[in-house]
Amino acid sequence: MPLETKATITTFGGKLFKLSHPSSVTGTPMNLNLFVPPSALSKTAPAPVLIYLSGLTCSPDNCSEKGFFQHRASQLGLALVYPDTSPRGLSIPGQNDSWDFGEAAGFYLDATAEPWRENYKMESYITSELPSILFSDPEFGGYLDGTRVSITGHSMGGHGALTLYLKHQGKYQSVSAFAPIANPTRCPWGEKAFRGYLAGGVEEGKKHDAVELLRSGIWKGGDLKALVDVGTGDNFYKSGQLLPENLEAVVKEKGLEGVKVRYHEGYDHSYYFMASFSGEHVEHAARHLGLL
Ligand SMILES: N[C@@H](CCC(=O)N[C@@H](CS)C(=O)NCC(=O)O)C(=O)O
Repeated sequence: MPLETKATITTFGGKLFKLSHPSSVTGTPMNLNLFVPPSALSKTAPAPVLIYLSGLTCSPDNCSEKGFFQHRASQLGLALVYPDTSPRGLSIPGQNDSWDFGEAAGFYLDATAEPWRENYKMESYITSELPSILFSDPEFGGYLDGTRVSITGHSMGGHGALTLYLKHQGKYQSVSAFAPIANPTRCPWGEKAFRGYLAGGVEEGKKHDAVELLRSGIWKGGDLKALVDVGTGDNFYKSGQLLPENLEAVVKEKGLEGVKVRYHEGYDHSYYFMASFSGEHVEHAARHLGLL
């Protein structure tokens, strides 16, 4: 079934499409936003793609409206895909009880515990179903070069970007993250998610934890093409939800190359922080996608 267009918005010379489709992976309708840069609108030069994974509480709209990725993406000829953060509208008990678990908090993994395992399959959705629907869509596929894709994300989405990049080697040409939950088996957000979504709890969560994945030696791909930004004024960083130092430590311990972690004095967790550096994350992806 083709993607349904809910809105078309002209922005930075390109078009932002608000799209929806039924998902057989989550069993629900799923929304996403797609930004097509001006260079690809005629469909003669399909654009490489940067997938942006949002954080807790977000829909595809938060970053589209205030992440400021479109500015630099428009100039460089990069398409942007903003997926949703979980299935919505189910009637699973507990799905709307807290803002950091359930709806809008899918953690980019395939749940193995009841009652989540049937629908909460965001890893399969992001890495498999969504690209297959988008890149073969009769209307939208022609804008996009599905062979050149990078991934980025914020907070829970930074965790998603890093872990999907590590687990699905070769699928994404580079990765970047803003304030990622870098070591979720060791922080309250991650522990709560893994206890809820995974039959094996926090121990099973190691399979979905960037630091633990790197520690396990999963990465065989040479230089990690990774950029990570963190604000030192971020309350979630200060309260131990993000743990980027653990990422730096495992990179060093394993002798891995190609991970740049930057700390920015005074910036917080919000989109004011993200918007300040989103141009550089677009450039990071563009470089690895052959646009720079
Ligand atoms: N609701 C939480 C904050 C959650 C939060 O900061 N979410 C981030 C991602 S982890 C976000 O992007 N929120 C939406 C926004 O700022 O537009 C609180 O009250 O502390």
